[in-house]
Amino acid sequence: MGPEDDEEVPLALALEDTGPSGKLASEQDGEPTTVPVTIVTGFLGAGKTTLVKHILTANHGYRIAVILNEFGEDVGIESSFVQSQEGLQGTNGEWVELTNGCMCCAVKSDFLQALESLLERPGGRTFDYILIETSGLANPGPIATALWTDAELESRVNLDGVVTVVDAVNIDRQLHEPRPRGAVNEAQLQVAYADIVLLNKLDLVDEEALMRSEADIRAINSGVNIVRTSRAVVDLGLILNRNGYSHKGELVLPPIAEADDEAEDSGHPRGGAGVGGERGSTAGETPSLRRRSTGVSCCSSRAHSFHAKSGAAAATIAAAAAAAVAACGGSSAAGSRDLSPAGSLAPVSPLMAAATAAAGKFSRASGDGATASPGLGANAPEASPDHVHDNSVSTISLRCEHPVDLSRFKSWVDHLLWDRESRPDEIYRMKGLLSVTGSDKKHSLQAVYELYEIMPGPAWQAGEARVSRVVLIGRNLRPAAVKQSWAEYVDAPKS
Ligand SMILES: Nc1nc2c(ncn2[C@@H]2O[C@H](COP(=O)(O)OP(=O)(O)OP(=O)(O)O)[C@@H](O)[C@H]2O)c(=O)[nH]1
Repeated sequence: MGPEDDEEVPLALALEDTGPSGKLASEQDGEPTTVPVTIVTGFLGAGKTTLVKHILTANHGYRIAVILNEFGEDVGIESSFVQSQEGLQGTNGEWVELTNGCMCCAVKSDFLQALESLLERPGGRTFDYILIETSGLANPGPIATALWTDAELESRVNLDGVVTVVDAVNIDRQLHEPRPRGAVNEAQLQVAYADIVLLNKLDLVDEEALMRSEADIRAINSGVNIVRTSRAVVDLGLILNRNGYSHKGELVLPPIAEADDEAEDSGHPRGGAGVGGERGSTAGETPSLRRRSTGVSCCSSRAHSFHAKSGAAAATIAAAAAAAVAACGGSSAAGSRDLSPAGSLAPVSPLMAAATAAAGKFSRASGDGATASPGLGANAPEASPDHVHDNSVSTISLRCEHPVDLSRFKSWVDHLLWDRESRPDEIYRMKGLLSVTGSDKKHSLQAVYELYEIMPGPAWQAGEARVSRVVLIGRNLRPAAVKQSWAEYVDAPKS
């Protein structure tokens, strides 16, 4: 960001050349240059930031801008740490951070504005590729759709692909977790919308678990390319500049299209990947037969609406995505593994939005009776009942103004994550930036479910406020109890 213009959206790294082929796809076609956008999504802690770091430090030649949407109040904790890490200085610059929680619920107001400012940067573009890292609780559908259909944007950007990072350790519980009535299961949607899935954390699971995860993923998105990764290290040729949503490309619609209207009628999608055994149509049918011309809104009425170009296809594809989600979530009693085998849906790429709405219908049909409310969507004042997050998911932010004792801090984390007994809360994710007694280095806390690590990082800069900050994200969190334990273990007055 130039100091002269506070309104400018900051950029990420500045590299010298064009992409691996020397040209971006649109340039190769002799068209006006549009900027490819890759959406990096995945559930909390799956490894999205790890992937972004891998991309930013790789030798690909792109000049990349990153739009980052962290969940809730954890904004800034990770990015401030990441950006000062070794290997990233001087390359990643500043990232565009969206600060109002859920990107998918604020498509128009924040995300598109950030993108527009980025594109309208005075002095011209200093990047030729955009990465969007969604929050771990985002539905990527509205974001993908906005990029595909927004009249303002479409001539300047092209959705290149949706990369979903999956946590091989935790994907089972994430996909099968029962949700309150009406609430979407973000992990399912993230898999449903993927063009490529990185099955990450290979180092932490055995072959059998990996194969189970792959079957679960394929039960949702049968045609998706799954690449196994550790630390999200992947051949970037598989995920960048794929031109997967080219306007000129033939849109391949999934055969599930026939289920669309029935799904609407019955209030929930049918013909999922084998659960219940009914399919709306058979492979090989001409999917375009069932195209409709309805516009579909996403989570907010303020969000874009579909334009004629792709709305019909989107609605059809959405039904397939929702049906695919139903294939997994339809048997969503915790621990259930009643998933159908691969191959029950045709490749669902390019996926479009509106799965959200259809999946919402599915969720209402299969939910456990709790009342839905905007929940995380509270950041989206106009959230539609067709797209609500699970409002039992929340964040707790904690802060300590003096350096923390590392061993007491670890005891606190042990207590929170491991002394579970019959506690009703479930902690999905913890992130922290710590000032530790006796150390000049920033320490980071990363926890994903029960696993955690605390790592020393770069030194605190002169004049930097050495405040420790920790954010918890989880379900049924008990703020009073957590704050009390924080006070006892970490922020206790010095004796
Ligand atoms: N063992 C292991 N740890 C990993 C791997 N990939 C990422 N991690 C760790 O998992 C934790 C979460 O990784 P992130 O990249 O921050 O995950 P994220 O998806 O960006 O998390 P959110 O932004 O909170 O949703 C960090 O501690 C990473 O170092 C992996 O392949 N193996």
